[in-house]
Amino acid sequence: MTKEERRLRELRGKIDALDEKIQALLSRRARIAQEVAHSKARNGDKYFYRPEREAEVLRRALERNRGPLPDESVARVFREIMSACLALESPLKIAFLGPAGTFTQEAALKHFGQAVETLPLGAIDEVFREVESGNAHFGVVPVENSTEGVVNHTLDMFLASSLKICGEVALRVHHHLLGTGATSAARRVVSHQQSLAQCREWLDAHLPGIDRVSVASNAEAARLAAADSGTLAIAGDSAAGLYGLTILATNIEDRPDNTTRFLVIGDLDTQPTGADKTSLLLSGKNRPGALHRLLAPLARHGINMTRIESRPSRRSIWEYVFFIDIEGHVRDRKVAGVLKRLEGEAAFYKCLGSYPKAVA
Ligand SMILES: C=C(O[C@@H]1C=C(C(=O)O)C=C[C@H]1O)C(=O)O
Repeated sequence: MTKEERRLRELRGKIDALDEKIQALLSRRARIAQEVAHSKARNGDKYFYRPEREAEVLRRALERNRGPLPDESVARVFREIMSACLALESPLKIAFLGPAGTFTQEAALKHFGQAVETLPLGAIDEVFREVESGNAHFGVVPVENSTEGVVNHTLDMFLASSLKICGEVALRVHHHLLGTGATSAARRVVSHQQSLAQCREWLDAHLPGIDRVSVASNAEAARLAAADSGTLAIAGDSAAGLYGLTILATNIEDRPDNTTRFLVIGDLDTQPTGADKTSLLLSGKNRPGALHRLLAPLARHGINMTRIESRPSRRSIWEYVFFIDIEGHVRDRKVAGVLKRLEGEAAFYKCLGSYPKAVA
């Protein structure tokens, strides 16, 4: 045995010893999580799942992280530990905008971990319906992209739905050009309309003059490309794997920080964590300065508004509702006071939920 071989054996011995300890600790952790679940059951709690506690566990893990593993890897490991612990008692059923292989599925697994039952659905309103009927515990839907803006259909669903927002997921979205052959044989490139828009400049530069066709999802695009060598798809890693496609060009999104934000919807009130957001649906009274009047209490009390979108109210023409995200939780005293004023000023007011800010 050479000196290097001896060294390798020694290092592997150390890893084996550590793995044994990690595994013993994991089992101990899982048993304690089971006790927590039994205590919640005795307490009559509807869910064992606690988004605010999970956010706290992840944030602590990231605060402790001194490398060499990147934050993203540390968060993923802890996410899976919690997911497996929770599934011991009652695996969650998660509905999402499918089919399998979409970025929404990636977001759902990033948030809940792999130890869940997944229910891919064909449309955003089906996700709302399945959660409302209790057929799924929670749902995951896209709400906005950093390059292409808002997903209107998701916002419109909240007008009539009784579901609350229980969490948010931020996912870095990397698009690849996929196909079965070379790009020279391509007649058309297909993808979800948002993805085509997120790669517009790349397509102009590299595939000018080739038809761009929008389809229902990135996964559907991958399926079409797998069936026809003249069709290229723009989709992510999971769709490439699922349909056995070759990656012809990687990370073709125009902006390297391209991120999509997803919402977790369900029938659960979360507790404050100290780093929360609250989403509101409002409309002003029909008079001059209505929006200014509506938002003035936020500014006066130093509450940060992170987003505002306006959408037709769907009740009468030229009447609009505003979707507003603020920092803080409805149970924070300052926020509660300001929301009371805001509610008094609004013609229509609905709190869509307070939830922990996305972690990692
Ligand atoms: C163990 C608990 O229940 C679940 C499992 C968690 C975990 O494994 O850390 C965290 C929150 C809950 O989703 C808890 O509430 O502490």
